[in-house]
Amino acid sequence: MHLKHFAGCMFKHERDPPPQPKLERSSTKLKADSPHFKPVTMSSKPIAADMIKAAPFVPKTATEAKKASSVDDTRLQTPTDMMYGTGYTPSVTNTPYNETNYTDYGFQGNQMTSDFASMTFSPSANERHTASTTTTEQTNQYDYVAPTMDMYYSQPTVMPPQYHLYASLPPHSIKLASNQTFSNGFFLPDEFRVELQRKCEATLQTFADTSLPESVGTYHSLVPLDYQRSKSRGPLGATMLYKAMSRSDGKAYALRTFDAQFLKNDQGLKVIDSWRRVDSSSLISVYEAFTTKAFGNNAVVVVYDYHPLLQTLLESRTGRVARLDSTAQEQQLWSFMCQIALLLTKAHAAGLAVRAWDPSKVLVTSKSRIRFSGCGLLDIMEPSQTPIDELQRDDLVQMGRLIVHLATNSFSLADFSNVDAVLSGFSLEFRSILRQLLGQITGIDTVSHLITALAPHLADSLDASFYSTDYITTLMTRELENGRLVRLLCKLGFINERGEFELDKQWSEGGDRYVIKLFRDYVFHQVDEKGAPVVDLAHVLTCLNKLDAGVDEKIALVTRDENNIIVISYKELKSAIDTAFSMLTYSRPQ
Ligand SMILES: Nc1ncnc2c1ncn2[C@@H]1O[C@H](COP(=O)(O)OP(=O)(O)OP(=O)(O)O)[C@@H](O)[C@H]1O
Repeated sequence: MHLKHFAGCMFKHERDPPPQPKLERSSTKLKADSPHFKPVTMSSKPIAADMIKAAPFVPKTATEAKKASSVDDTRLQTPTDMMYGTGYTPSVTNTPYNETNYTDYGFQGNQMTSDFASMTFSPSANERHTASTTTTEQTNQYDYVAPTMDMYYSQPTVMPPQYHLYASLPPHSIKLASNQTFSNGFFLPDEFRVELQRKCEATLQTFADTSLPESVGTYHSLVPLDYQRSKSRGPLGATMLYKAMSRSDGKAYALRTFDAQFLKNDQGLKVIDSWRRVDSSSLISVYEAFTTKAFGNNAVVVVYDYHPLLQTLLESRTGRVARLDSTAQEQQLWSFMCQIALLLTKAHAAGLAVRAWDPSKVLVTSKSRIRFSGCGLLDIMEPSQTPIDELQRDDLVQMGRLIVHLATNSFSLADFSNVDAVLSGFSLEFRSILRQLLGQITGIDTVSHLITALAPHLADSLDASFYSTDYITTLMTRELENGRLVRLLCKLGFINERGEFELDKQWSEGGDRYVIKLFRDYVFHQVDEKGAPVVDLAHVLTCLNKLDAGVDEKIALVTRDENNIIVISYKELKSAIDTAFSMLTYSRPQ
């Protein structure tokens, strides 16, 4: 019989909590004559059902009564929806835990608790629901679940993971009350999460190719990123690109290799030291360059940051791409120009020139974000005798050409003398800047001239970047709470059910740690009036948040033999858990 777990859930939603007794640490057992002692009546019927009758929900206001009387058929959904946030959990939620104060955590009690409350739809886990169900036959939604189904983890029998499991499902048009929310509102948006997961997966990808060296310097687990293994000489010579993991820091890097015969002199690799010091958000960072015989021949390796799943500018502009209208395209190109200007500012100030302007060496790392990936390569392979200020002026011309190519969506244009005619759909200002970059009219000779000319657009870019940061910060805040709860769960996992403490007095009835055990039952091991396990994510989140906040609210924990009830506040529980955990971390076997 499941009675032993019932009691925890029976008292948890009492609308008027009993007067708050001070927990006697020396004796956690309450005596039978204590005002807080509530004997559990053994009954042949499920106890929770008794409790529902004994303590029906009495609406206090007309709104509450109206809410309570509306039977919400959306509650009949599988718990899988609830766990993974794909479904909605609107239900009658008219008793927010407004006595709770979460101020320390940046959210106010009512708002937070009503959000959590809206996730609650377990009929037995929350007596508030019973008002609507006492008049109708209660339906146990968990009847819909195969008993062997693991709601928390799908069975990953195939790789890659099945991302469709995370997609939000229709219907999307459910109208929620202001105090309700979808459970997926607590987590990252699906597309964003899938994108990050795909990137993580690509970063960890391995490749079983025995022809590749096991390690190259401190890098191992090579995966070719360039699938044209037998390539003709590209714009920067015949180079090969690999993803590899570093033995020194465990991170992924991109290794570009080429035959050492292209290394013009021994000093060639030194230029990478200068590029390493260029710190620009528009640059794929360069780390080091070395020679190796790991590939059989004598090869040069230049190490860059690895950015998973990105496209080159060339790839992003060829094939079936959605064409932007000229206004949107111009806006995007202004943003590209600003990003390039930022790189040129840093590179030119360091006495370097970019030189690598081929669109296959410009990477699109996210929407409208570009980074240059070939910096330093030409300096090694084709060191130039041309004075640096000329090379830097040439950077501006190359920049103008790249933008014209992008604006015309063609990389074959060779004659730039008639930019005005070719770009007739673009603004006068845009065409004028391009002509200045190309040297057809005076105005932009150095990067500082460029920055001045771009000033209004740099301000737009800065604004857009602030908005984007705000958005990302908001998304992070959602996951922040989840990380906090995972740490709390880990703590509880470390503490509970430790074999070595089985005979320890502190863990037995009357011991300090006993309440932790009971709390675990209260949070996770409740059963409903039919004896079915209650798998209510909202209840778990609510309890854990209150525990983490250490609020003064009291709950009644019932011993497994159902002979005793311990009334204890979350604050006291938190302190008991902290003490138990610190005992674990400091106790070492003699
Ligand atoms: N730093 C990087 N991190 C992750 N992927 C990259 C990185 N640099 C390039 N790539 C990807 O690797 C692929 C090959 O790049 P690569 O520069 O070798 O192109 P390519 O056109 O073959 O050039 P080349 O002919 O000069 O070798 C591209 O699809 C690009 O998206």
